Amino acid sequence: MRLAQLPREFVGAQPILTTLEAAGYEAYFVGGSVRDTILGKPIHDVDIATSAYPEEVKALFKRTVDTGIEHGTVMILDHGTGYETTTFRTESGYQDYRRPDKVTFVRHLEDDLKRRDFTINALALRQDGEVIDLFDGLSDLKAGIIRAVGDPEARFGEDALRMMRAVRFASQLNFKIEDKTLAAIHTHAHLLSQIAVERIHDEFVRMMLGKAAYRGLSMMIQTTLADYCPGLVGHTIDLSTIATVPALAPKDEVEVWAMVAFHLGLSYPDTVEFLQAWKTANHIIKAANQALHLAYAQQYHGVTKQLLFAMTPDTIAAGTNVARMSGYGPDDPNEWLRVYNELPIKDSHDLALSGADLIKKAGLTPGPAVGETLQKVQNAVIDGELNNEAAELLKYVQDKILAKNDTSTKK
Ligand SMILES: Nc1ccn([C@@H]2O[C@H](COP(=O)(O)OP(=O)(O)OP(=O)(O)O)[C@@H](O)[C@H]2O)c(=O)n1
Repeated sequence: MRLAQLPREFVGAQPILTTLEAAGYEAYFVGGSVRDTILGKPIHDVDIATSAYPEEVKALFKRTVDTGIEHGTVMILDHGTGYETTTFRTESGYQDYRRPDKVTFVRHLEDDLKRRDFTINALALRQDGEVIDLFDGLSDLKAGIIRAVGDPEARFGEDALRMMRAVRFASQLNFKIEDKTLAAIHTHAHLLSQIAVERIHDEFVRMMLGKAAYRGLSMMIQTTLADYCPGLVGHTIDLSTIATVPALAPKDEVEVWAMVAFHLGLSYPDTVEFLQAWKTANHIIKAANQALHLAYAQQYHGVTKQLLFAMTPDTIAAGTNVARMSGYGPDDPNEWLRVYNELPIKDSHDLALSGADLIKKAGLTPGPAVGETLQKVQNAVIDGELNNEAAELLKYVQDKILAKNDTSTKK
């Protein structure tokens, strides 16, 4: 197969391949960007593989950075862009199921491609557009199949994270995992417990953001990967509740985690602990917790203006989506955002009455009563019972709150 046109990102890197080839070496585009180009998807990182050894690469280019020279990777800087260029290599060792102990540089493309995880990731692209397809990756791409290169047992034994990559690609691309590859995941699932949770985190989130997240999750359960996944240990994902979800389509990481916590039925403190165990960033934990709060409120007791006031538009959107994905309203996806936008105040500082006003103008003694009174006023404003105007608020405090307190004290 020959591509009629290369994406712009590859065109920008062509001079590097030309220089390597002119010096007598082979050079190709490899990895995910080749796969994604053939699928017609946008590409992110351009990876180059070459028969030149790292020192030979460095001798050919003026500006290089040793980004991973022990693994054969040198970054070549060209017109302000860095291109990772890696020498063809074989890998061996893998004592910890994740990183090869030994990398050997080789001169043949085939040796480099056959160490790769899946056939769809083992394609190489020549700069003239010709796709080198030594493991039938093109037919698997066309048929929508994730198939290990060579012996699946060996591929997963080398790097256990590849099992999560398989379910992630299956979900992202809406592909099926070929039978032998799936069976090998089942056999090797226990090795996932050896992998650092941070690395699994990224694959899991990307899987959940994929087109076929429900299938990815089912495959994790079916192959027992979920049982050995460090972040999920001790939790049981009930697929029967998720199966009722009309369209499992979280749109970002916050929604992914809020949805997972919702389906696991986690309380707020448990959610924080759960997400910390996954090494999730603190700002994501905070936002996911808010979104979860909203989804639970919808499920159990209804969403109040007070609750919306405590949130941001982003977390309201996320909470709405999580609740809707789980079969709980609102029917109109913009309903809660609209209610939020119509709130008379968005922040405590917007209140037309301050603690100092209460002390100076309403005669309150400094202390907890000031905060409690302000809270009551704020709630009344949020609920639309009072206009946010200083005189009206002060009158309300004097007539309704202080007068009531007086009567209750007198009783
Ligand atoms: N555990 C891994 C990780 C990567 N690779 C190989 O290295 C390439 C680049 O890996 P990476 O950039 O991590 O992933 P991509 O396949 O490029 O996918 P994406 O861009 O979606 O992350 C892969 O295509 C694959 O050939 C592998 O064999 N085994």
